[in-house]
Amino acid sequence: MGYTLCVIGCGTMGIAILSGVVDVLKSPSPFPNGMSQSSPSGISTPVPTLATVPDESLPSKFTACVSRDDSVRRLKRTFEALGGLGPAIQVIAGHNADSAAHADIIILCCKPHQAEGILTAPGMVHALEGKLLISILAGVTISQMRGWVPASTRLIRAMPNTPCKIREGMTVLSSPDAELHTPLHLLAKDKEICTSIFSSIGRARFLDEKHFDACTALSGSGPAFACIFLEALADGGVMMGLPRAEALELAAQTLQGAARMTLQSGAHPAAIKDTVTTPGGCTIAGVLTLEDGRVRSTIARAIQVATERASELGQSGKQPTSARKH
Ligand SMILES: NC(=O)C1=CN([C@@H]2O[C@H](COP(=O)(O)OP(=O)(O)OC[C@H]3O[C@@H](n4cnc5c(N)ncnc54)[C@H](OP(=O)(O)O)[C@@H]3O)[C@@H](O)[C@H]2O)C=CC1
Ligand SMILES: O=C(O)[C@@H]1CCC=N1
Repeated sequence: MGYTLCVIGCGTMGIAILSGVVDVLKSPSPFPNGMSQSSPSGISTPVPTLATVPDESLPSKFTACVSRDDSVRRLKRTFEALGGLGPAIQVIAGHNADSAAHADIIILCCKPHQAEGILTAPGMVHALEGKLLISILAGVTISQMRGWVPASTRLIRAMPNTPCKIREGMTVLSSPDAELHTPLHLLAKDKEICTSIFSSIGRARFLDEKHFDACTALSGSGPAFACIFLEALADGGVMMGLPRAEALELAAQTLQGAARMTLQSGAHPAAIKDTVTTPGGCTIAGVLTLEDGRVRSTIARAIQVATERASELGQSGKQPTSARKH
């Protein structure tokens, strides 16, 4: 049968999530890129393959809400190009409450500072009564949202990342046990639905909400950090005479391979590094240069600083200048 999913604030992340889910519905192979995805040992809970995700646990109708007509035109083109159910996604500007009222589940994907205004707009209380609302907003806590939605609205927080678009996402989910407003049987059902949606477009796991800012920095922001490393690897290759396109291919496939080895074998990254570093060879020469540049602490500190910043998002008085104008 399926149900209707409404994305409020369908920008980069809304598109990534919808594109991933539409792709799953179009070609339900658990390995969309022809790559194996065997369960890791000790690193993460096994990812349910689609064989374990019943069809009815995924939405079959979609609404994408934005604020500008320009965005409607752009999104329609984007979704048409997806094929499958993509062209059937309804794209609407300026009608959040109506769209939410006609949906079964709502995913809030607007900017953190817009959440209160959008959730408390006229008509929203009625639209959200008894519904599951999933928020992917950085920094906005479940307890903050609890103050903006009706008591009957069930809340789950999610922190996905952009690779959801190609079904290689990492999503952390949280639903505090202390959510007094949600009866236990509904909470279990909501968790199942969230797991189905987000594990169909990558990996998904529940973690306590106290870890959310760190998850936001590590896996939410992580694709940007990884791409800086990827670009730097390619630049090094270009410096040594490789053509740019080939250098990028080598860098991307090498990062993907190393990451997959870590996930699939459960081996410590240092052990994988050690198998590459031939005594007296070129790898250890490069490794020592990275260590001289304090690359490890620089990367780890980036996660620390991004975590601290994530905790400020959606908190009044801590907005970026552009957000304060609205
Ligand atoms: N980008 C990322 O990698 C990640 C982002 N997040 C979180 O996801 C959220 C969205 O980020 P991102 O997708 O990058 O942001 P975008 O700016 O790409 O998307 C925001 C969307 O909200 C829409 N919007 C603005 N105002 C309204 C309104 N009043 N009603 C309905 N829609 C509206 C915009 O439409 P229009 O252009 O028409 O105004 C736009 O499509 C943020 O809270 C962020 O913290 C979480 C994980 C990763
Ligand atoms: O940079 C940000 O604030 C958002 C949250 C995680 C990724 N992008």
